[in-house]
Amino acid sequence: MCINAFNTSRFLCYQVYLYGGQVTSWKNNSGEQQLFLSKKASFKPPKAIRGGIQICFPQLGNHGVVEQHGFARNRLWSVDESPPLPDTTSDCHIDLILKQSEEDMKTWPHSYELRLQVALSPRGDLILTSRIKNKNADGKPFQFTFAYHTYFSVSDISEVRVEGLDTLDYHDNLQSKIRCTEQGDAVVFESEVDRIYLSAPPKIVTIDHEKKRTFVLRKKELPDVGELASFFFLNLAYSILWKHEWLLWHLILFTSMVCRR
Ligand SMILES: O=P(O)(O)OC[C@H]1O[C@@H](O)[C@H](O)[C@@H](O)[C@@H]1O
Repeated sequence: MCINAFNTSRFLCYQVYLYGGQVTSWKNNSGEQQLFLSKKASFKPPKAIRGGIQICFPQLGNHGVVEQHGFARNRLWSVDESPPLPDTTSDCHIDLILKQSEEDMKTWPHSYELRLQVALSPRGDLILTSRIKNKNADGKPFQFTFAYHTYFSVSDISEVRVEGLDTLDYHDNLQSKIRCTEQGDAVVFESEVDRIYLSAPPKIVTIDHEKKRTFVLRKKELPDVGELASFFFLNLAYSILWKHEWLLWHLILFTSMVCRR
């Protein structure tokens, strides 16, 4: 099942699947699609939907005991009827929730409530806010990683540059995760790229020269950024969560037609 959100002009502005709690479509105010979704995407288990914005939880990649990028992207989320998230100024928002299942407890034995709010600002920004609460009855803390695994729709990858990551250290997944330092003033894609940049700034800009389009990504409480050729990008949080504690983090995506070279 998916939920379609329309803006006041009745344009479809975004679409969210309960499967994976995944945004699969986001259009700007001119009705242009901003996210990549594979034509071969499957919308049911066991595969995650290839495209849009995947939610990686409780683990990113294969650094842990559960499957690659965690199980949240392969689970059916529910509509959150009583969201405790702060009021948004958007009148176009959807609140979802994921809780532990008996099956998942076998590999990751923790009780939690993971909430996701997807909202659209009046000017068309897509705003994702997540909040997690430790509900372990025995009071044990748990450790997790989280990522918004975003697939942006771009033209030819050789026409794309990413700004905001210069001078940062990164782990190169194509070279056994060795630590390197970014030397260029922007990241460009001449061959395969698969990296995690550490302590990235809150604003990162992706410029698509061919489509004459700029994506601006703003993040809060998400320290690192992943960079991949071809269309994805992700934002990571790593944390240990203590009993009754909760964490909140945001991702704001803004797109414009201004193109700088
Ligand atoms: O095929 P998956 O599990 O969705 O992962 C896609 C990509 O996810 C990225 O986070 C990894 O760094 C890549 O190595 C991987 O190819």
